[in-house]
Amino acid sequence: MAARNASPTSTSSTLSNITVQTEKQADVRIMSSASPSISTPPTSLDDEYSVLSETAKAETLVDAFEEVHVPPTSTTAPSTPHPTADMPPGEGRRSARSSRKSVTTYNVQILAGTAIHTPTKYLEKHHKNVVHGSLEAIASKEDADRAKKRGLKSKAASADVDDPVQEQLVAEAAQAARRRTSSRVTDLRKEALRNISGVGHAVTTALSEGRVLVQNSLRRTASENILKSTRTKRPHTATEDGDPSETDESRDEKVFLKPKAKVWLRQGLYVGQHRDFDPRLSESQNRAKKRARRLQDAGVLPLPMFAADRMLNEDPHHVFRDFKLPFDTYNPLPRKVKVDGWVKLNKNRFIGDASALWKRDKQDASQCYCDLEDGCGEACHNRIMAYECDDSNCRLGPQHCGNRPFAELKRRAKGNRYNYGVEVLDTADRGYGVRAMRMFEPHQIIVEYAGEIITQSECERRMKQVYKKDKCYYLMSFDNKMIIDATRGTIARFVNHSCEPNCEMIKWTVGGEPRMALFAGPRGIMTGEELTYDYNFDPFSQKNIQQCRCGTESCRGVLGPKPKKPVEDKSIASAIIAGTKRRIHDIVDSVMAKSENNQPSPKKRKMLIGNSATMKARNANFETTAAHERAEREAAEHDRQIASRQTRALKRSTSATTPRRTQSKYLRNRLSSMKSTRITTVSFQRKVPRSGALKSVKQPLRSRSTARRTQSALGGRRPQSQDVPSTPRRSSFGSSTSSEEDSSPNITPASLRSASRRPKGAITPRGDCSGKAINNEVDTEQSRTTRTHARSTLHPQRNAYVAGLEGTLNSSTGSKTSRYPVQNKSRNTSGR
Ligand SMILES: C[S@@+](CC[C@H](N)C(=O)[O-])C[C@H]1O[C@@H](n2cnc3c(N)ncnc32)[C@H](O)[C@@H]1O
Repeated sequence: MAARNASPTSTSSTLSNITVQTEKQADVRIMSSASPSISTPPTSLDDEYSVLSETAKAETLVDAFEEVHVPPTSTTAPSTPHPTADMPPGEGRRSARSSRKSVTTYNVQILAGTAIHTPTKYLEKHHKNVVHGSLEAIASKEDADRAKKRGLKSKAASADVDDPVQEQLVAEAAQAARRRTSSRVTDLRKEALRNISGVGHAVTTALSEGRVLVQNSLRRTASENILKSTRTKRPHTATEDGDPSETDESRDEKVFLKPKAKVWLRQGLYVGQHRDFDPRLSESQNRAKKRARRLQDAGVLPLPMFAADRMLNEDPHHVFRDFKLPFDTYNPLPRKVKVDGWVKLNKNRFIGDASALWKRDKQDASQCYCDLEDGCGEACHNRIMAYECDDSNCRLGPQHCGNRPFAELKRRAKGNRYNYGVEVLDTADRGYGVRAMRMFEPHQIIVEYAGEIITQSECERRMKQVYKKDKCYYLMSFDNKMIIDATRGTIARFVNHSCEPNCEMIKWTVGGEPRMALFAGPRGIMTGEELTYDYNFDPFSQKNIQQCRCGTESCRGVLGPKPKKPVEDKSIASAIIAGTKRRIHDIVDSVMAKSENNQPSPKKRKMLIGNSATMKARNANFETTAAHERAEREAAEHDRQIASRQTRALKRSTSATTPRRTQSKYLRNRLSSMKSTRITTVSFQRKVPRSGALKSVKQPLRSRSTARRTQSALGGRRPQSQDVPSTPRRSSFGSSTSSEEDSSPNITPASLRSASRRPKGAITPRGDCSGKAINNEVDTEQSRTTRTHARSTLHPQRNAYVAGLEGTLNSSTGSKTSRYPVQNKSRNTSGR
């Protein structure tokens, strides 16, 4: 700006700023006749020209000088282009700015003394481009400066010039040329620099923006822990490297470029939880290494997840042991196994005559005297007697009473599958089974064994006709010499046998009615465990012995009690008879031998022979009869002994397992008056591979005796529809093959009433499918004893087996006391 303001072309300063020549310049001017020397305002054309001319005086001089003299040293300003005639006019001209920079300017007003005030813009500091002082001084000064920079070059150039005037002119010209060049080059350089810096700035901005973006994305993806850990390591990377100019961003960049490495915590909750695996070694080598070190670093207990890993992966000979995950950790998904031919029933249902024949004499009600503190625990009378508490026999409400297992089961059945807690399982070698889907407390009820309650004759009929091709039957002896056929029934029918069972099958009295249910054993049940109970199987014959595949340590090898000695084909009675025959032969032989040894006279001998033969025959006859009688007696005695042994065992177990404090006089009286029978699961194995298939078989008509009995009970009149028990009768069995639940009614009060009206001495059905009794009532004392410990009967033709379960069934002899349940082994063990 200052230069522009000082320009002669400027209207404001045209008159005031006049570029004048120095004396030496005037000389040069004279020589070149370029312009007159003036020290006053211009008065001639030349002066005017010199003032108004765009070309500065010095430049004119330089031009003139260059026209006259060839520049003595081209090295002075070799790079400076000198305007020549060859050059185009535009190029030859210098910009006014350049000229102004090179011309000494005087303020005329100041010189004339008319200047009143000197504006600051004319002060020296504002006139960077205005050269003050003589050209010579300026030139020498600048030359000295440049010489300093250029060194020898400028010195050599100046040394070539001898003439001082010429020297000065040359110096001035060189300086002017240099100034021109330098100013022009400087401009170009500046502009180029400006451009470059602009571009550079843009590039820098873009780069920094990109870098920020990349860093942000990396930060987002990188885990917080890694960032933290790497930052904690920063002192090692940046500050210690001694590069203070390194920014945080660049450090982060470096961090991300590094390969990721797992950082193990050295402090805190998870210390010591790493797997401690050296990837350079094999699994076995790692294990060996760990083994060697185990004793040293046993300081921290591992968390469960790592504990499981250790237990599974470490050397089984050293640390491996079986373990079970808790329920909340291991919760198996339900696996729906579809069972063909299984019709599900949730309640017992009377079939056919069963309802009419069911003895419903009023049972003595059990009463508990528990208080809130007891909560109907182990000492509850009802619990000990296997009676479920309800509002009629327990003072505590359902909230405080702990002896309502069937009510709990009902609640659970309304919940989800896990709440109910059992599912069908397909075992490898035992057909279907049942598995727990939840945990069960010791002695907690699991599932009810319910199905169709049938009479023994009906059972026989079904076995002969309906189930004759089936592999298994799901029959269990129940109360009143009835049988629960769970072919249509609850899932409990699938529970397999085990010699070390985890469950017990126990009969309870619920609301005055007997019900069978599977309870957890004293150990409780873990989720996923297969449920088993001891069938207490009595094969009765070798043919019916079935191999047990329970796989437990104490497995008896067969379903049922282990035979003491190999069971022979012959029955005990036939063995006794055979032995008797042998003895008779021996006797006859010995008699014959004696008579031969005596040797009487031939006549006598004849008589003797005749006598002895008669005697022998008589004796043999006698012996045979006696032997037969003895055999029968022995057989009867044998049976009696077995029966009494079982009775004693039962009583022993009862007295041993019942807590002394709970054996009140009342209980003892009742227990002594009870008679026990055995619950029998009858399951016949056939060659047909899959069990449970039902066939459509018509329900048999009522037997004549039953009809007659009913008629006599009704006073001779024919039974009317209202006299028939309300339990619905089905026209056929197994007609439906669907697995849907049967919703027909259970035992009803009406049916109970009608059954209880049954006359005394009514015929009790006997006989099983093979013509033998299963829990049958017989009239003789001996047979009653035998029945009390009824041995389940086999069905030899069908390769059948009978599972005898020690039960708590009431005796059905008709006496009042006999209706109380007996505490059996299972119940007393369970305490429920
Ligand atoms: C009442 S059923 C139990 C359910 C049967 N597994 C099923 O598939 O329907 C009894 C039959 O199961 C089989 N069983 C049960 N427990 C067994 C065991 N421990 N070993 C071998 N077979 C067994 C026998 O074939 C037996 O006849």
